[in-house]
Amino acid sequence: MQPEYLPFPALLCSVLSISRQHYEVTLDPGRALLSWRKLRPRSVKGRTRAGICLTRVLHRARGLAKSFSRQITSGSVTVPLTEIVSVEEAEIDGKYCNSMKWQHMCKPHAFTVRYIKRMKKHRWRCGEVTFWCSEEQMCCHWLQALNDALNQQTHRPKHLLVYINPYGGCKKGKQIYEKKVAPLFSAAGIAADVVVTEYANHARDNLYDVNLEKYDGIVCVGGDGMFSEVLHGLIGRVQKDSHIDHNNPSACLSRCSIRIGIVPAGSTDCVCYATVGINDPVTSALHIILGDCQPLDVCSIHHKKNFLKYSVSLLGYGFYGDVLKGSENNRWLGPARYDFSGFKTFLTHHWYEGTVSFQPAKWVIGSPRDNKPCTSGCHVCRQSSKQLQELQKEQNCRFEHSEEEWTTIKGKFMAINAVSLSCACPRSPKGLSPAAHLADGSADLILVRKCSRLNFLRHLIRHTSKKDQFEFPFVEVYRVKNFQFTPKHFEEYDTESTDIGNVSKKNFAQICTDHPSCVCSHVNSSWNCDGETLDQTAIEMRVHCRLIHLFARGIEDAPLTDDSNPSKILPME
Ligand SMILES: CCCCCCCCCCCCC/C=C/[C@@H](O)[C@H](COP(=O)(O)O)NC(C)=O
Ligand SMILES: Nc1ncnc2c1ncn2[C@@H]1O[C@H](COP(=O)(O)OP(=O)(O)O)[C@@H](O)[C@H]1O
Ligand SMILES: [Ca+2]
Repeated sequence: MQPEYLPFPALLCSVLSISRQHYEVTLDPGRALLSWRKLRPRSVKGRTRAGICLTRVLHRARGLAKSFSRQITSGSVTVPLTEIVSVEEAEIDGKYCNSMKWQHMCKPHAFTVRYIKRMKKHRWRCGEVTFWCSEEQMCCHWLQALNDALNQQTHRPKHLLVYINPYGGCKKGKQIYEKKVAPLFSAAGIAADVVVTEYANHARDNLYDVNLEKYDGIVCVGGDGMFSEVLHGLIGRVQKDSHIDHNNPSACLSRCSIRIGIVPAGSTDCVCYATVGINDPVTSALHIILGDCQPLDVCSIHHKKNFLKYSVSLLGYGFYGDVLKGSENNRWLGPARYDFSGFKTFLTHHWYEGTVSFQPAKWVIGSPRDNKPCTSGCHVCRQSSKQLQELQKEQNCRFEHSEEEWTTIKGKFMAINAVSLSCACPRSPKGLSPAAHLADGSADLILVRKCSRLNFLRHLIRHTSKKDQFEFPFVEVYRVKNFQFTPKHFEEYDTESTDIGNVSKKNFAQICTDHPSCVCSHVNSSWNCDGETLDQTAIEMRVHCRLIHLFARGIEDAPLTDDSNPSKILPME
């Protein structure tokens, strides 16, 4: 008997077996759903042909639903076609055949569907179900129909370029990729060209030479530093190809259409955590396979007319700059180097003087303290970026630098942090700015003024709790499109020279000789830019709305998890 195809939207419906139980299995391309519902054994008994243990019933959808409506028991599962990971002919394993008494069949016909199962805390796992058909033709029909449905999802990657940092985090990048990610890619029919990096900036440099047209995406296995490397390679390459000078702080940068996937294997993994909701390699691999797409704001950092770096996570001066500096000699501690250095930095309790100037992001519809975090398909991001686009059209992509719009704050700061996403990570599950948005074209500028050690601790502790970390008189937060920072000694000794860095170093040395009591290392801090120290302290930063795209979808709203919802658990699992 042939499965019956209805005219568009064609619906395929059969009774197939899962672990010797009969199921009504429906593929509804119109609604893009695959579902299976358990049938009572006695109801299908009469239809079972001796020796085959299978019944094939083909009905029009309505008719079938009607005739089986009383036979349907619990254990119904519906999977959107967009969440099917792979479909393949099942491999029949000997043990299974024996135990299931299939041995008398010459060739059982079965296919396996892998699909997304949502677990707690945004973790995804791969569910697997094998459907047994009575004959080859039916199996082929199902395989064909499911593969056709998957092939229609043209946003899924087919060919990826993978960079692995073997030394990131706990040095398990290679192992994580080989054991957890590669098998999923290969099941999903994704071809991957793998480069295990041999030195820092290997991936970045390689991206300038590689033929990007061959690939549907780039994957980096490592931490925020490794992601930053890939980001620099890709953005740099695209600007080079489009003849855009990245040294011009006002340049309108070309967007990168090729997506980047992050398989977390680093120390902080905050870009992954803040865009996926968890730092879990399997979850990331599944988002890549499904071809998710999340636009992301990127900040460019300049010192006068010199490009320094891009940043997507934390650009931090003072506390986080010092934490990074202090951690550099303790790399051998792995991820714990930040905790150790954080503790030491907290005890030293330094503050730094300087001037911060910024322009607010007028187009955004959110604010840093509105308690509305960025979620999957975020309305705030969509609306804000639309308004920015309209504004830019009016201004022909020029940035307003009109003096009256700048707010200037001079002071003594414990920390100056600029984040264009929440910076949520395992150490701080809500992040440095819990309501920052991934793709609204703005960054949150957090100023922590000089305060007592106890107060600073109170502020820090709030990063780990649900309480508002900005609710202190010494903390200010602004949603900005750009900012500039000049440390105090720079202001005093700055000249009109173009080579500011050299002049300042010379002058700085002068100050220290003149004032032997001065502890130079405490006069200025340094900038932590996504885990790398910047050479300059006087910088300007600007946000580029949606400059890159990730294989992610943002953080899903209170997900209905498969492990918290028993009705969705497969009976055979
Ligand atoms: C006393 C209690 C203190 C708890 C404070 C917890 C706050 C932790 C917030 C960390 C936010 C980190 C933002 C991410 C920065 C990464 O770009 C950078 C580099 O990460 P990587 O080493 O490449 O994974 N990591 C750090 C720690 O600077
Ligand atoms: N093969 C390599 N040898 C040394 N350093 C590397 C190598 N590959 C990448 N790196 C650098 O290591 C740094 C840290 O990597 P990352 O993966 O972010 O780990 P972590 O999160 O532990 O800092 C990055 O700045 C990256 O440029
Ligand atoms: Ca943002």
